[in-house]
Amino acid sequence: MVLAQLGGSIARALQQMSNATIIDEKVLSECLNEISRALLQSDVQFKLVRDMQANIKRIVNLDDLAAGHNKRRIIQQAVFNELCKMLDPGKPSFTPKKGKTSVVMFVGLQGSGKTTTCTKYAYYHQKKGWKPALVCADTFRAGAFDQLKQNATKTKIPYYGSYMESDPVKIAVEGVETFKKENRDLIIVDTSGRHKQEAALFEEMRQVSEATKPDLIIFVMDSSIGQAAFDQAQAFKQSVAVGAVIITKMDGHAKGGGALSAVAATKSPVIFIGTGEHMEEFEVFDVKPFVSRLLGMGDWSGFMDKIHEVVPTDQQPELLQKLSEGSFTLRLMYEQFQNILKMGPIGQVVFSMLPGFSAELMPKGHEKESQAKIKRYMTMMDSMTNAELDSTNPKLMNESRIMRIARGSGRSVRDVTEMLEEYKRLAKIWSKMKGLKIPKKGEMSALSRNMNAQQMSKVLPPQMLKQIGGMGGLQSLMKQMGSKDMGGMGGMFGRGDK
Ligand SMILES: Nc1nc2c(ncn2[C@@H]2O[C@H](COP(=O)(O)OP(=O)(O)OP(=O)(O)O)[C@@H](O)[C@H]2O)c(=O)[nH]1
Repeated sequence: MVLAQLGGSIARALQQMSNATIIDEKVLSECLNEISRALLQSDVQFKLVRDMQANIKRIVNLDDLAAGHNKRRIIQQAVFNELCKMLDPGKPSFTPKKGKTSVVMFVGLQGSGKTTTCTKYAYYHQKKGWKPALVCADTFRAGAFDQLKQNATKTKIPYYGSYMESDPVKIAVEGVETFKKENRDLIIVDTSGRHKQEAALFEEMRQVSEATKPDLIIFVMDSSIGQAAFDQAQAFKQSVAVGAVIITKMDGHAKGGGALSAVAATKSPVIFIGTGEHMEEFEVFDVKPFVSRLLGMGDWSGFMDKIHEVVPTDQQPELLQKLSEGSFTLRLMYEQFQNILKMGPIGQVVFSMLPGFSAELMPKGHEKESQAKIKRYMTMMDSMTNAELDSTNPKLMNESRIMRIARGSGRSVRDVTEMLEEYKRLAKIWSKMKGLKIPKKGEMSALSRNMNAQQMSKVLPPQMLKQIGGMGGLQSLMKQMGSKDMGGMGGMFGRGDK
């Protein structure tokens, strides 16, 4: 995703500014202009960029900067807050409740990934024990029903549609009624898309919405939409009560900034992002970790620091060694769960800083449920053999092993499968640390003093290098970290050598 480059450009702009001897209005303006240019190039809407620039100017106090505070950090924090504000409309969307019937209607342009996303959304909930159902009210595109049917069959989700009926409202109503009678708790209505916004599409959407009275309308948007995103999202919002946004194809080469503008246009939060064509390539969206990653402030670039903060000292070398080998085993997951439970509620806050541990496993505001879930997972893992816990082969966990674990722990097969899915998800994220070179104790400061950016770029995992902003970003980062207040390059790797 090109959006990743945005972070690098912003980091460079901030660096140039903090290199200046005196930070005055002019230097600050130049820095903000640079940041604005980067945002515009990523397709964020012009007005949003202008407002953001004005807000930062208002918030950042030049006197504070002149007094020698960490200028980069103050401005970076202001940029971070503004981007979060842009992506967070301030109120959460309607959240369906398991066991209670909710109707969720999907809208969006043709090809945005709407039909695929409907099934991903249904599948995501089904895995969590919901009883979803799909209704195809797209009578415009020939083949839409077949596509939905195929997806639904693959994921074993009940569906409703018709080859004969041409009235989408009639199908939508009949489908919703049928599934209400069957006590389905998540009834998902897929509607027609068109190549462009047109009156007929909006009228049809309005009618389906009026007839089915959805609890939530989700606007699906392709991340490559570009500068047109704001107007498009606004047009949908003006026609129906859009309550949430899902951005698809975040795995592609899209600039992505346009999609960010959509949030501002609909005043509704992004709840999920699509990251591939497969059913599982669907992630809960969380604003703060996303912006941190964007600005290279969190996640991978600070990964080592976080390991040192959250994992007990005696476990750190082993954990890093295993990660560098690319082996995130079930045992490692078990040990991290133990750490979380030992630390109590604070543990969760701290762990939420590690990649993959926050949004899915431990959603904010659900601490009690998360703790219970972790304990449940651990009980199941207690019924595993050493070979299973230490294996890195996902194929090892076949049906008979899963059944044995379910029996041994007194849980259902579905529970064991859910735990294994969680493991696979975390393993996928953490496997990106493979190839990480871990400096030995005492080597760190020497390493940081003697290395130039070229050498350092070889030591860092590619993912981390990308987040920093490539070679350019790394050079400025090294320069900055060489300064006393950052504690040398060792700061980047945490405190392993002290
Ligand atoms: N790479 C990638 N492809 C996706 C993603 N989501 C959907 N697609 C693909 O995008 C294409 C269009 O998706 P559809 O679900 O058919 O689009 P639609 O919006 O329902 O189209 P209409 O029903 O005609 O309105 C398909 O080839 C999908 O596989 C995603 O997150 N990443």
